[in-house]
Amino acid sequence: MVKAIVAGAAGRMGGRIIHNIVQTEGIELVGAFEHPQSPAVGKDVGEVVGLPKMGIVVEDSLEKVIEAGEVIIDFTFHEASLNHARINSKYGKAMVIGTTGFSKEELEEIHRLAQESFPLVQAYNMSTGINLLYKLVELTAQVLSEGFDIEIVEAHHRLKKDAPSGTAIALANVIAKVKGWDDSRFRFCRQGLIGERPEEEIGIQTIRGGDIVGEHTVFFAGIGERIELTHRASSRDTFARGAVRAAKWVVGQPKGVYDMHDVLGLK
Ligand SMILES: NC(=O)C1=CN([C@@H]2O[C@H](COP(=O)(O)OP(=O)(O)OC[C@H]3O[C@@H](n4cnc5c(N)ncnc54)[C@H](OP(=O)(O)O)[C@@H]3O)[C@@H](O)[C@H]2O)C=CC1
Ligand SMILES: O=C(O)C1=N[C@H](C(=O)O)C[C@H](O)C1
Repeated sequence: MVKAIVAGAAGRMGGRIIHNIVQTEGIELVGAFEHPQSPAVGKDVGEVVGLPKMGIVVEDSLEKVIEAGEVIIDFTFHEASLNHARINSKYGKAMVIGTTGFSKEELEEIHRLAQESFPLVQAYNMSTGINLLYKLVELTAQVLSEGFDIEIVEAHHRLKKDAPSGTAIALANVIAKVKGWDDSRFRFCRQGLIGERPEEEIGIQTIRGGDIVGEHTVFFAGIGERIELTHRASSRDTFARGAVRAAKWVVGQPKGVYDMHDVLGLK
């Protein structure tokens, strides 16, 4: 039985991940925590996430729960996840990080810590559908190698803190790799007298509103035709299922950085 700790237990994803752990064989919740100012601290985690009492209190730091667990599942905030990875580098527990919004430097530090000290699954989107979309986008970029302008549009709920989504950046990275480009080709918004569109750029546009769970479309726009590849998540449970699957998979792996393609056997 894999022993899991959930960071950000009172959050939108934390709650769905705990529900999913309860419903999944071979994994159990042994600890949950929030930041010290959270009103969830000190409460039974079951009550916090809308389940019967579980006899596990939401603690106010990773240090208070880390000894009991084998894997930490972290969907919190960029600075928090980096701090949790730093703490965990002294313990060597497995980690699953779904948080987005990292700077390049933050992500590099997390990956370095994992390579030195613990196995990590880090992915900006843990749904099966998006991980298949990465493959479809890669293939489409290879086939439509000339004469097609590539634009990514993402839409999320009004409470999302970072933009563009981590998934949109990951999609852009897939395309850039096929093209041999770097992220200087990413064009995040357009306004004013911008002139004609250069061929060698990837547009990335953001929509925020209401309760949209998460939608991504990649446009390949040519002359006389266009392809649109779209993924729509209608429930956070799709991400939570992926995170729990990753947690069960990563325990016992050698230290290092893995992604959902490793977990799903898509490599
Ligand atoms: N990889 C994937 O598949 C997915 C990734 N995400 C990403 O996951 C992250 C969380 O999303 P979501 O659940 O919607 O956001 P929420 O804000 O609902 O949840 C984050 C939780 O973490 C808490 N938190 C903040 N700092 C700390 C800390 N230092 N220690 C412990 N807990 C902390 C927050 O508390 P408080 O609210 O009080 O600040 C909150 O309860 C985002 O970066 C999002 O983009 C989301 C969905 C899928
Ligand atoms: O914040 C969210 O909600 C989501 N964030 C992820 C991202 O930034 O890519 C994944 C998902 O689309 C939901």
